[in-house]
Amino acid sequence: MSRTRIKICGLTRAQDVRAAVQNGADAIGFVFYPPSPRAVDVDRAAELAALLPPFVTAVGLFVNPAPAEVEAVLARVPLQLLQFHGDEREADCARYGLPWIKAARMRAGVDLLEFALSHPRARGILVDAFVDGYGGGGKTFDWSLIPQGFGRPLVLSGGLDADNVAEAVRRVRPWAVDVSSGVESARGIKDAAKIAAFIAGVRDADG
Ligand SMILES: O=C(O)c1ccccc1NCC(=O)[C@H](O)[C@H](O)COP(=O)(O)O
Repeated sequence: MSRTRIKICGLTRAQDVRAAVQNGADAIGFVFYPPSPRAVDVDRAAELAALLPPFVTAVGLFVNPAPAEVEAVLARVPLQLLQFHGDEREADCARYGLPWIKAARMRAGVDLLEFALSHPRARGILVDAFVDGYGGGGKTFDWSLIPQGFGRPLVLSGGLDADNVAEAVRRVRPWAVDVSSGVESARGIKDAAKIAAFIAGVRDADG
């Protein structure tokens, strides 16, 4: 059984990037959505992305960005993956020639699954609890609502933490898990011990 990949999202500080990398994170998410307390500007993202060693993926998160906004980020930040949380359409995303993950929408508590368009270049679908805001809500949802045979790598997200991630991995067997709130001491401030415990929980479930 291949190991579950791990994305730590919403990093804003160098020490948090180092903690995530040293504990074995496979991807680091940078939020380019100014209303988020986890948002970084291009300069800070460039500094943080420069800390990433080979084989750790830099992911850029956007919500209905203007094309020029994404292009300005890509000109300075070596992102390998784009993650969109708005209602972007294929044409909006195809322009960048980068694989991207389209965040799917799942309203916790209501069995409404709006799986986003499966663009041929989409490298996966991030299924996330969409309770309030655009993500980073720290809310779980009923994992049994996720359809079987999704046909595309699934990134499980939404309210994960060190206490529930092993169960989530064992039940869903996603390609990857994605966490933000669950490894924080405050929004945008990651906690190295929580990162370590979260990653240990994933490894425990992987066996
Ligand atoms: O995290 C944010 O603040 C955010 C803002 C705007 C768009 C997306 C955002 N996060 C999306 C993520 O990929 C989060 O990691 C995901 O929603 C899980 O968040 P959490 O439930 O806090 O672990």
